[in-house]
Order: sequence, then C-alpha cells, then structure tokens
Amino acid sequence: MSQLNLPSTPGKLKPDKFSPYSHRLRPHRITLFSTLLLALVLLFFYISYSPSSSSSPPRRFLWGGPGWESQVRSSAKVRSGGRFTVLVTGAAGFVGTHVSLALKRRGDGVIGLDNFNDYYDAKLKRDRRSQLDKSGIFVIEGDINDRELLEKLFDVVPFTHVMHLAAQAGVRYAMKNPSSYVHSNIAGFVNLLEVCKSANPQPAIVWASSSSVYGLNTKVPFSEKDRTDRPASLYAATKKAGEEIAHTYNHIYGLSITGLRFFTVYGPWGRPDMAYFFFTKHILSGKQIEIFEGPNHRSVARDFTYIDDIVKGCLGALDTAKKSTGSGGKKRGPAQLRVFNLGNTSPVPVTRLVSILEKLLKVKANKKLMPMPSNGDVMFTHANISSAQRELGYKPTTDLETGLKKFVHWYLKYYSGSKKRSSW
Ligand SMILES: O=C(O)[C@H]1O[C@H](OP(=O)(O)OP(=O)(O)OC[C@H]2O[C@@H](n3ccc(=O)[nH]c3=O)[C@H](O)[C@@H]2O)[C@H](O)[C@@H](O)[C@H]1O
Repeated sequence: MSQLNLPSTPGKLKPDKFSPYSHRLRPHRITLFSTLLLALVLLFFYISYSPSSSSSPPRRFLWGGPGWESQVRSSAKVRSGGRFTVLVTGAAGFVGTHVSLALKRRGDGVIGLDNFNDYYDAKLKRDRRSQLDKSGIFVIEGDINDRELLEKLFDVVPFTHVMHLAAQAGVRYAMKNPSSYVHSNIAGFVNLLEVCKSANPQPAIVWASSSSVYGLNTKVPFSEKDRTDRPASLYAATKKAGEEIAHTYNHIYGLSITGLRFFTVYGPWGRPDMAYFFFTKHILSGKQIEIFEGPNHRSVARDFTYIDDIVKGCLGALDTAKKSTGSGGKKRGPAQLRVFNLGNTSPVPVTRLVSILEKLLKVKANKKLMPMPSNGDVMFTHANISSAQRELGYKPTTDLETGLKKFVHWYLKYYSGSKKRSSW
C-alpha cells in the first residue's frame, strides 16, 4: 500500500505528480481496489477456516477448565483387565463408536474426539455419543486440526495409543466437496502426527486407510504388496497420501504407525451415505434405487466387511503395535510401520446386496440398473487378508446375509419412530 502512496484518509486523494502510479489513483478506482482487496481478504479467511463440511459455518468448540480435565482423566482411567489409554478420533463415527465401546468393555481407558460435522445426519452421531456416555466414555467436541486442543489432551493424559478414525469418508462426495478431504484426511492427520511426535511418551498410532487405495488395479485379491499409485477418487488419493505421510513420521520421528485398509464396512449404527444404508431407506419408502454396472452389464462388487470383524482387526492392531521409539520430538531408533487389509475375502455383487435387503425387508426394490457414472467408484474390491491373519489374528466370520440381518434389525428399531432406542 505505502508503495502506491495511497492517502491515510480514504476519499481524500492528493495526486503525487512524481509518483509513477499517480495516473491510476482516482477515487472510484480506489473504491474498486478496496472492494477487491476486502473480497480477497474475506476469501482468504473463508478458505483458511473452512470447516470439514461446506454447509457448516466455521465452528468454535468449548473445552478446558478443571471440570473438563477431571472428566478427561476419569474417562481415560484404565480399569481392571485393561492396559491401554487410547485417544479415539472420530469416536462418534460409525467405526469409532464400535471400537471405543469394545476398548472400554475390556477395561482400557478411552477418550473420544469428534467434530460432529454435518456430512450426514448429526443426530445419528449424537445418538452414538449417548451410547458412549452411558459406558463412561467422554467424547470431546473438537477438531483434529485444533493443535491447542490436542496438545492439551496429551498434557492431561499420557496416551499409550491413538486410534485415528476421524476422516472425511465417502468416495463420491469428494467430487462435491474436495477441500473437506484435504482438511480432514491430510491437514488433520498431519496436525495429529505433529502433536504425537512431540508427546512424551509418544503414542503408537493405528489409523484408518482404505481399500480404495488399490484404485484401478485389476489383479485380485488385493494384496498389501500391490501398487497403489492409481487412485480413482480424491478420497482414495488422500488416503494414499496419508500412508506416505505415515511413512515420513515413522522415518523421521520414530512413531509406531499401523494403517488399516478397511473394505466397505457395514453394520448397525452405520453411515447413511453408504449404499446398503440408503438402499434400505429407499426400498422401504418406494423410492427408486440406482444400481451401477460396468461395461457390458458387468456387475460391480464389493468385499463388504461386517463391523464386528473390523473391530476385532482394530483391537488386534492396537494389541500388536510396538511402542514408538522417539522422545522429545527426536527418533531414538527404528519404529514399527505396518499396513494391513481388513476385508472379508468374498466380494458380493451389488445386485446381490439388493436381493438380500429385499428379502430381509420383505419389500421389492424399485431398481434401475445404470452404467456406473464416472464418480470415483471402482468396479470391484477383494481383500487378501493373509497378512492381517498372521500378524493380528484377524479372521472375519460374518457373511453379508448375516451382517445385513443385524443391520436391518437395528435400522427398523432405530427408525421405528418410537421413543425406544436400540441398546448395545
Ligand atoms: O472400502 C472403502 O475404503 C470405502 O468403502 C465405502 O465405499 P464404497 O465401497 O464405494 O461403498 P458404498 O458407497 O456403500 O458403495 C457400495 C457399492 O454400491 C454401489 N452404488 C453406490 C451408490 C449407488 O447409488 N448405487 C450403487 O450401485 C457402488 O458403486 C459400490 O459398488 C465407503 O463409503 C468409503 O468411505 C470407503 O471406506
């Protein structure tokens, strides 16, 4: 500004005949310039503070104070039979809720963190949180991008483990709101790792990657040794980026990190943005469902994996995670770095998923088969789980029909409109 010799009093312009810019400094131009500048500043603030869902305004979370700290300590306390003190990010999410409860049940101390964004019905998240409350798990409303909050948590509790499940999920939504994926899956993850690397002691980290990292691969089943450099969606690309970021923090700071590639996880208290969930809703209401198919009517298939099996895999990963080796932000020796597929090993066509739902709901679906749009979806997924089996003792036992039966049972109860709520 000073270079342009603008006056300190707006509206009063004293042209400087020696200024090379004097010919431009007319009052209406200044107004235009100021408006543009203001617009740029506002845009900068909007981008900098953009929340994880575009439809939400920037939110401030309340935390801290002696009462808050005592709730944190009490929730993090290890009870009989337990060993770990675990920070679960995304605790009010689908997998986060189930994993938190499983940890608490066996005596581990658990603190949940969740930003309760409105990517899908926040009421479902609040109802999940009520279940966690009942089990004595304190869920803090806050964002993984909030460095101060994370540092405070590590000051109050020496976490042994972080189960990092907070993320912007969903393959197709990445085309609508790409920045939310960068905000949560990249910036948020880095922020969390920054705090973990400086913590004393450093926790071991287990986090959710995704089957989508296999992208356009055609060799099945997908093995951890396969290439993962052809993601089909921005979601997949951010998960793949997360795996590379994990490598860096392991390499430089000695953080023990385990990535779990989840394969289309489903079950009670699931995510309403997933096909099995909204197909159920639409079948019941008579709304048409679109079933994607490949070229020449090839069916699209997924290695659908039931939530209880995934929870066992997560606990197995926590139980076998070695300690991080760094302290004071410095690496003291090589640390564990792992990645595992957590799938079901038996892909099922989406058409079959729909027939199972029709049978369970006793309603015929209003179906429309249509070519798979170019939306980030892949044709099929199929996990090779031998590595998880060997190292984590992971062994999925729930087939799609059995798992969907449990889901439908929960769904009908939860949305029955009665005041009664399904209990765990
Ligand atoms: O394993 C993962 O890493 C991912 O799993 C999940 O992604 P997906 O496997 O794509 O599940 P989901 O959306 O339920 O679609 C299921 C099937 O229905 C088909 N599908 C979908 C919508 C539709 O209208 N029609 C349709 O045929 C569709 O083509 C697909 O074949 C998680 O959402 C994601 O967050 C991530 O965790």
